[in-house]
Amino acid sequence: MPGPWEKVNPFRALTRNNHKRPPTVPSRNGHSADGKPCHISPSALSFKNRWNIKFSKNVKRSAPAEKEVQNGKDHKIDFREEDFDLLGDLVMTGMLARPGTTLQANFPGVEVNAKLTSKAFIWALHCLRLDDVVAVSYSDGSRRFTVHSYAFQKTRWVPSTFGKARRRRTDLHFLAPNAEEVLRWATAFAEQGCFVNFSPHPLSSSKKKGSVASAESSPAPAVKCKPRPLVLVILNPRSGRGRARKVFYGKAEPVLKLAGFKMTVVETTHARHAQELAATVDLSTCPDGIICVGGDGIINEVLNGLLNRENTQEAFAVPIGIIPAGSDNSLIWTVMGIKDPISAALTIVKGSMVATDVFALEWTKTGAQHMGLTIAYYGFMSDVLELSAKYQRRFGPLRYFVAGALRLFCLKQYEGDIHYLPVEPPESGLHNGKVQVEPHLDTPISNGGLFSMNGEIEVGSRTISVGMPISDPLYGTARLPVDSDVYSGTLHPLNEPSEYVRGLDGKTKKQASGRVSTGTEEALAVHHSLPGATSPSPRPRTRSKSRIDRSWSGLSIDNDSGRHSRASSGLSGGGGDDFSVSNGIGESMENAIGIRWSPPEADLETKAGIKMEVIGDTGVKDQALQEKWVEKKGPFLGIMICNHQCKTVQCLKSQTLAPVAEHDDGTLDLIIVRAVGRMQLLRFFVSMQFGRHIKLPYVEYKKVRSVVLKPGSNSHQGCGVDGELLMLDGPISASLLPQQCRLIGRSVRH
Ligand SMILES: Nc1ncnc2c1ncn2[C@@H]1O[C@H](COP(=O)(O)OP(=O)(O)OP(=O)(O)O)[C@@H](O)[C@H]1O
Repeated sequence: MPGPWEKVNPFRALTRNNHKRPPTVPSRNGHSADGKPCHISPSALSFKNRWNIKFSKNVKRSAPAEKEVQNGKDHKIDFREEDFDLLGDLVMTGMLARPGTTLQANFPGVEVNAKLTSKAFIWALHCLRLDDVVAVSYSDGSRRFTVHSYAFQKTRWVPSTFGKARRRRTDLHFLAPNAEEVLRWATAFAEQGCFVNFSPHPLSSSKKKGSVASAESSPAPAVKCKPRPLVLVILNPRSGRGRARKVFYGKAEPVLKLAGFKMTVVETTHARHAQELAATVDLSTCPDGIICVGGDGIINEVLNGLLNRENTQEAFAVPIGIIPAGSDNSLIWTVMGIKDPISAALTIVKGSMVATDVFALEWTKTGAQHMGLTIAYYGFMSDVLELSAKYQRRFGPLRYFVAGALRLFCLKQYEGDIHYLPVEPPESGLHNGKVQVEPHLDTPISNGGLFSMNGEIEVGSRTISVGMPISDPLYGTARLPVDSDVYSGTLHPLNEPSEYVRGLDGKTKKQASGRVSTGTEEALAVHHSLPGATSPSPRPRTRSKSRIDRSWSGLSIDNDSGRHSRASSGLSGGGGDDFSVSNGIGESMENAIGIRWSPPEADLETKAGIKMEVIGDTGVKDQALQEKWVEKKGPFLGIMICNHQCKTVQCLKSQTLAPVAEHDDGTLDLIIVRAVGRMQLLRFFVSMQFGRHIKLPYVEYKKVRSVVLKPGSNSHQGCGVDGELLMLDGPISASLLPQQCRLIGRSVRH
């Protein structure tokens, strides 16, 4: 998706007549050089240390700029917003020339001033975001180096109104004054996380051809960059009408190779092959992750394979990369806003992580579990999924529409009961954000090393900043009352709303209350135990609510540090410095402010007065908990349990199935469609394109902790999980796992 940089600095260097076209640098009157209004604030161009941007004489100027030049003045843009940090910090400057094309190979080009910042590479009036730079190549002893990038570009011959910007590879060659300068540039790029390809000098290798050239004799690269990531690629050749191979080998693989990835590619030969692979592969051969090429189904198989391993802790630490090549690719589209394979490969290359909730379906009769990342559904949609399998080859991504139309034609109703544990509005404000400590807490906060500082702690009116701010307006302020025995691990959430939450406007408050629950409720959450895990997770699942993407790069790691962080964080599922909502009060607090929490699990349960045992209808014996469960009786048309917004690539951009869901908010979103006629069902799907379906009178939308579904004996027994059809045999329950899994990449929306 083109970011602001494309608007400010369209990739002029790539056009042959770039000298004729001025960049869209905003003038003082807020218009670009060609007179069109600028889409970006002029201040966006400023560095922290304030730059003056001057137009050279042969550049076409906007009217006021031209006047000033006629008066003998240079047109200066002086931006004084010191805080604006679009270009990041200056890393290196120097003079570089752009060598001529192959026709004028000997023409050295004109030297221009070039700058590398923490966010962009700028030369003359051109700018390239570092997010688009994959690697830099240089040869030993040569003055030349090449920047390999995949920036968005429009097709030149298509009018801009129609053409869509696509990522295309561009190799930009530069000549530095000498070889040492090339080394400096390469080192600077490596420090900014770009991979550096080094090749020995061509002449030195040709000289050695005749002689006995040993590997040791070839010069070692002088630039140290991140190590080559080792990954396993699982490719489903059947995905998306069989286009996965073309997508991977044609688009994603070149990007990954350029970034130095060492890949073992395995193509699946049958359904569930990916699951078998993920369950049996030696994880030390792919420490940097498993990349799935296909649709949501293949990711689901890999996830289930990993989580069925003996050592689930180790399995959770393996990040999953996604190259979208399936029919739908709802997970990567919703969570990261990416739908093209090159952007997906780029985000994998950059190596950030997104922590995502994982839900588990458990078959009450057998105790079998199946994990999912996107959606579980029963009713009309699972019936459509079953039928659509017949049309995969013939219709590809359209098979769901064909099967949907057929099922609509002979519409059925689905009998059954559903029980769910709703998420209630927060009372205590014991949520992510600042932690308030009453003024007379005079024990030094850091004393005893009980706080590993990750946020802000408020002591009365004073706010002590303790490292990374984790406050979130939607989640308000957590309160740590004085009588809370932090040190022994006992917390009593206050029942009044926090200052932070009270200060919010009504709409935000509403949103906040819809998304989170009280600390007490956290303790009520029902958890599935993982196969292989002896007790509920020793570490809480982390909670990040896009704040991973939005506010700090706590999970951003390069491949080097990624390995390290995995080793150290173990099961934390993507950053132990995050927030937990599902493992009980103590654990929530632990993650919110990094308190080292050590009471035994049983202690927490007693404090909350909860002892959970799996029995009966709702699966829970405790009386207090039983009372909170809500029961709905069928018939229904559909029941959908969503882990995120569930956007669909095939539909409109505004389409969302669960509009207020977040992939990491520690809750599930339940949608129940009551038994209605064809027209109402059609209305549901049409309204869904605009996210308005939840307002329909026959639709119920709830944020829930757990769901138990009992299908009617004569009803359809299929259930869909992330596009996989599973058979029900009696009741099933759904709830979130205590840990989150990690997806490689980051949201492009932030
Ligand atoms: N070689 C294979 N032959 C037949 N089926 C396969 C093979 N490999 C994987 N499968 C099955 O294909 C199913 C669909 O895969 P996938 O989800 O990747 O593609 P898709 O259905 O086109 O995409 P989406 O799920 O996004 O709609 C998976 O459930 C998997 O079990």
